[in-house]
Amino acid sequence: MTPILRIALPVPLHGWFDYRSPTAVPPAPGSRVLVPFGRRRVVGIVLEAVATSEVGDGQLKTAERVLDEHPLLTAELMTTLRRAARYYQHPLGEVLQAALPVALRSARELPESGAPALRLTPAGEAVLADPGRRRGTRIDALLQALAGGARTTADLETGLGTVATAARTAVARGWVERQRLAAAAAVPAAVAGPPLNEEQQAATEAIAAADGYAPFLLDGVTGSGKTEVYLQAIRRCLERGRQALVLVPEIALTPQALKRFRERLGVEVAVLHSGLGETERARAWLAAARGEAQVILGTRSALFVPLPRAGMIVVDEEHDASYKQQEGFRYHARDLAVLRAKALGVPVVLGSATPSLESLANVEAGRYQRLRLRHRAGLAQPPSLRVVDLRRQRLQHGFAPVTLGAIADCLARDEQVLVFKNRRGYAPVLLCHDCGWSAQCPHCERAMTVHRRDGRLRCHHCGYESAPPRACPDCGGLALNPLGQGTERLEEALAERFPQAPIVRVDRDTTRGRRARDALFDRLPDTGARILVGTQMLAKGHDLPHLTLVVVVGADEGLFSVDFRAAERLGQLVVQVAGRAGRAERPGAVILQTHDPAHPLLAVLLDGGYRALATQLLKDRRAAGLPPFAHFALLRAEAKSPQALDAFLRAAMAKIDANGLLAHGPLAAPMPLRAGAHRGQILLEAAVRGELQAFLPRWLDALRELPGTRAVRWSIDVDPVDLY
Ligand SMILES: Nc1ncnc2c1ncn2[C@@H]1O[C@H](COP(=O)(O)OP(=O)(O)OP(=O)(O)O)[C@@H](O)[C@H]1O
Ligand SMILES: [Zn+2]
Repeated sequence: MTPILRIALPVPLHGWFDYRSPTAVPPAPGSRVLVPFGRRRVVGIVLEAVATSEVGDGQLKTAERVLDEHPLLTAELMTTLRRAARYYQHPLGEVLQAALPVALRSARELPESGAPALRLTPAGEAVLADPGRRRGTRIDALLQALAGGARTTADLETGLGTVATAARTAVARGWVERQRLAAAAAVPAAVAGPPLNEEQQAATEAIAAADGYAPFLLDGVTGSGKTEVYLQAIRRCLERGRQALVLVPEIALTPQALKRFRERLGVEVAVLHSGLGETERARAWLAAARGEAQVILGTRSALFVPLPRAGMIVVDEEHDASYKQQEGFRYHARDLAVLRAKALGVPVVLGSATPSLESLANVEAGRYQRLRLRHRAGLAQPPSLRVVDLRRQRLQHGFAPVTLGAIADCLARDEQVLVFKNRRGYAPVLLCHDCGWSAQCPHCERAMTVHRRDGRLRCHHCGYESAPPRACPDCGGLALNPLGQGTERLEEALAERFPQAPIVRVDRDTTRGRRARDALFDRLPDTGARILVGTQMLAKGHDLPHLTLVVVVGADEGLFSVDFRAAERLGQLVVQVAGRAGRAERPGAVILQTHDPAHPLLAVLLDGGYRALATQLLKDRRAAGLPPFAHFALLRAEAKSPQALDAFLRAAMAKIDANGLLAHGPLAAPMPLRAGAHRGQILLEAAVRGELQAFLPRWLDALRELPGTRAVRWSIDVDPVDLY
C-alpha cells in the first residue's frame, strides 16, 4: 500500500488535505511536497503519513514530488506552529507557510548557504603543477592562492583585490569551480567588552545557570547594559555549542546590533528581516536550519527559524508593539518565543527598560523570574526630567521659548539634541481659517496630512493622496493653513532657528527604501548632526553618545486615545526616548512639553518613573478586569455596505452562547470608515483563557457558515494589542 500523506496547504481553509505519497517511504513531517491542487500546483508541508484516508480511493491524487531530503521544519517547530495555529485560530497551512522565507515557498532549488568560494578542479591542479605554465597573470595568482584548498571570495579578495574576472575565465577553462563555504573564517576574533558590574554579573549567571526552560524578565533601566548581559549569556551558550536567537523590534536596529554582536562574539551572525532580498533571507534561514549559523538576529518573523541546536532565545525591548503581527496570522512573537523556549527546553530572556504589563504580571504570578539592573552602566547618570507647560505660551512652531533656550544651550556646549514627535509629515491638518473646513480623506473621513516638501496631502490610514487645494473648496477663501506639527515642520523650524546646526530627520519618509534606511542608521551614532528630529523610529534602542538633550514635543497626545493601552504605551515611549539622553559621561536632560501638566498619570511617571506608573496601571487593569487580568479576542469586520456589515455582526452576536464570556458589540471600529470600507467589531472577554480558547473554534465555524458573508471581510485577533 502506498502511504497517504496529510498535507497542510497554504490556503485559507482549516484542516489538511490527503494525497498519496509519491515515494514508497513517506517523507518525514515538516518536509515540503509539490502537489496538484485544482488547476494549480502548490507547495505543501507534510503533517504526517497515515495508512487510510476518508477521501475515496478514486478521488485521492498523488503528490507530485517531495522537495526536501530532510524536513525543513523541525519536529519542535511543527509542534509549536500547530499550537500557534490553534491558539490564534489561523489556518495551519498559512501558519506553516508564514514560517518559511518566501524563496522556500516554491519548488525552486534551495539556495546554498555559506559564502561564495572557489576551489581548484583536477584540471586546475594539473595546470598549477605544469612548470611551463604562464606565470604572473591574475589567473595564475588565483590558482596559486587556491593551491592549499577552497577559499571564500571575500578571503581571496583581501589578498588579491577583485577576482571576479580571473575567476570567470578560470571557471570557463575548467580549472576552478564555484562552491560555498561556511563563512566562519571571515569573522575577526571576539573583542572583549567592559567588565560587568555586580547586577549584570548576577543576571548573566542566573541565565547561564538555567538548565532547560526558564523564562526571565531582564528589567533594566535604559543604558543599564542589558545588551552586555545578552552578549555574555550568549557567549556561554556558544561555548556549549548551542545556537542563540535574538529578536529586536525594528529593522533599523539590526545594523547596529549586528555589528556589536559580530565584534563581541567573534562569530558570524545570520540576519533575518523583511528588508532583505528573498535569496538572502532564505540563505540565512537555511544556515540556521543546518546549524551553521550560531547566532541569529532578526525581527518578528525570525522567530520561526529552525534551531536544531537551540541554546537560548532573547527578545529585546519585549514591550514593543511591533512584535505583534497585525494582519493575516496575528501572532505575538514575544509570547510565541516563550512557547518555543518551553518546547525547546531553553532559557528565554525578555529584556526591557519598560516591561509590558503582561510580563510584569507574569513576574508577580511567579511565572517569570525578574532580573534587575537598577543603575546605568559605567559612569552614566539617569537623565533629569522637566515638564514645560504649553498653556498660555507663545509657541514657535510648537516649541515653547524655554525649550528653544535649552536647545540653544545644548548646541552651544557642542552636544546633540533629539527632538521627538510621533507624527511624520509637515502638519496633521490643513485648515481653512475663514470657515473651519479641513482637508479630509474621502475614503476614511480623517484629516489628510500635509507633506510640504512633496507638495501633497496624504492620508496616513489608506495611502490616498491629492494635491492641496489653492483655495478653500467650501468658502473659496485663501486662508488655508497647516495646523499642528509633524517632523517635517519641526525640522524646518529648527533649521531656520539654528542655521549653523546640521539636522537629520528620521521617520518613515526619510528612511524609505532599504539603502536609505541602512545608510542613515549605520551612521546615526556619528553623523555630524547636532539635531536629530524623528518619530518613534528614533526612540528605540539607539546608542547616541553625544546626545544630552531630548525634547518630547507633545507628551500628552497619547493620553486621550480610546485604547486601554494608551497610558502604558505613552509611558514606555517617553521613558525610552528619554533614555537616549546622557548615555555616556555627560549628563542628560529631558523636556516634556505638555498641555496637561497636571494629568495624574504624567505625575506618577514624573514622580516614580516607569516602575510607579506600571504598578498603578496594573492596579487599574486588575480593578477594571482588563488584560493581563482578562483575555480578549477581537472580531473585526468590514464591508462596502453598512447594511451587510451590520447584518453580519448581529448574526455573529447571536451565535455567542458560551458561559464565562462577555461579548461587547456590535461596536463601531475606532475608525468606522477606512479606505472606503465600513468597519465594525465585536470584543470577546473572558476571565479564564481556556474558556475563550474553547469557544473560538466553534464560533468561527459558525461564522463561516453564515449566509451573505461574501460581502464581508472579517478576521479574528486573539490577544489584540490595539483595538483598531
Ligand atoms: N559594565 C559596564 N561598564 C561600562 N560600560 C558598560 C557596561 N555595560 C554596558 N556598558 C556600556 O553602556 C552603554 C549602554 O549599554 P547597553 O547598550 O548594553 O544598554 P541597554 O540596557 O541595552 O540599553 P537600552 O535598552 O537603553 O538601549 C553601552 O555603551 C555599553 O558599552
Ligand atoms: Zn484614507
